[in-house]
Amino acid sequence: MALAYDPHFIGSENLDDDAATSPSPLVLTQDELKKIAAYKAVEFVTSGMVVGLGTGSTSKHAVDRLGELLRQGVLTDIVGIPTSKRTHEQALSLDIPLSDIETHPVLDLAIDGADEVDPEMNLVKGRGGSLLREKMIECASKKFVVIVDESKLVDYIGGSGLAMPVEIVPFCWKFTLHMLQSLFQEADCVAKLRTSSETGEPYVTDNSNYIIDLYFKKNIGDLKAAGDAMLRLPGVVEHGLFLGMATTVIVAGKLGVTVKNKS
Ligand SMILES: O=C(CO)[C@H](O)[C@H](O)COP(=O)(O)O
Repeated sequence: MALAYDPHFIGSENLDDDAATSPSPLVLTQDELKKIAAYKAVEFVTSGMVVGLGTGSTSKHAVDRLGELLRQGVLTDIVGIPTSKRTHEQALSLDIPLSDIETHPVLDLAIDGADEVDPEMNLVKGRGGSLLREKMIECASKKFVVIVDESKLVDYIGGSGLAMPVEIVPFCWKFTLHMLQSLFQEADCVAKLRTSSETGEPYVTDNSNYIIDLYFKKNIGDLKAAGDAMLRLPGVVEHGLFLGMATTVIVAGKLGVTVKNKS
């Protein structure tokens, strides 16, 4: 049951252990949790900032909110740097002034979702297909605020059993797929080319590349070594491990919102 909520709520006092017998409006959908995290992140934005605009269903809420605050005049002089064509289109429709990292090589803040977040604030990103532009823009940001609902929290990277995306060049993609799978054979990795669910054709990124999704049955261990090894493979453009990049992680869950800052 999806019920009304206050996106500004932070804390846990709206918990109800007895929700089955109580009319309390406390059961939030995953999308509502995403929205709560996104709204909280936009509170970090102040007028005059250059802001990286993430991609995905959680980031979409943050971009909507930014557009709303600009329209209301609560925020002024914002420049948005979109991390995908999709976000570019959304921001344009909201009249958010846009630029790029050639014009603004240093961003004040970037806000984006993630697919996995481990206890050290390492991330998996790219299930939405935008990992390369996201990494370029978020590396250029003084602060990188990650927004997730609690389903994205994992004990270790790869722990969700879902995909760890790697962007590769289309040329001889099967070669790169086999190299990636071999690299992680000790983690019982299965590598799959991402395809469009509509056409069955390879999914093509904003940079005209393909994506290989890696599925691990075991822990991949040293994340830095894993990332470096992937980047050494010819054909690999970028991987979805975002290590040590997040400065803040905002998690919305049924117990409320937590804001964790890099120590
Ligand atoms: O990395 C991403 C896109 O490339 C997204 O941020 C990530 O997939 C999370 O998406 P969502 O907010 O829809 O769960």
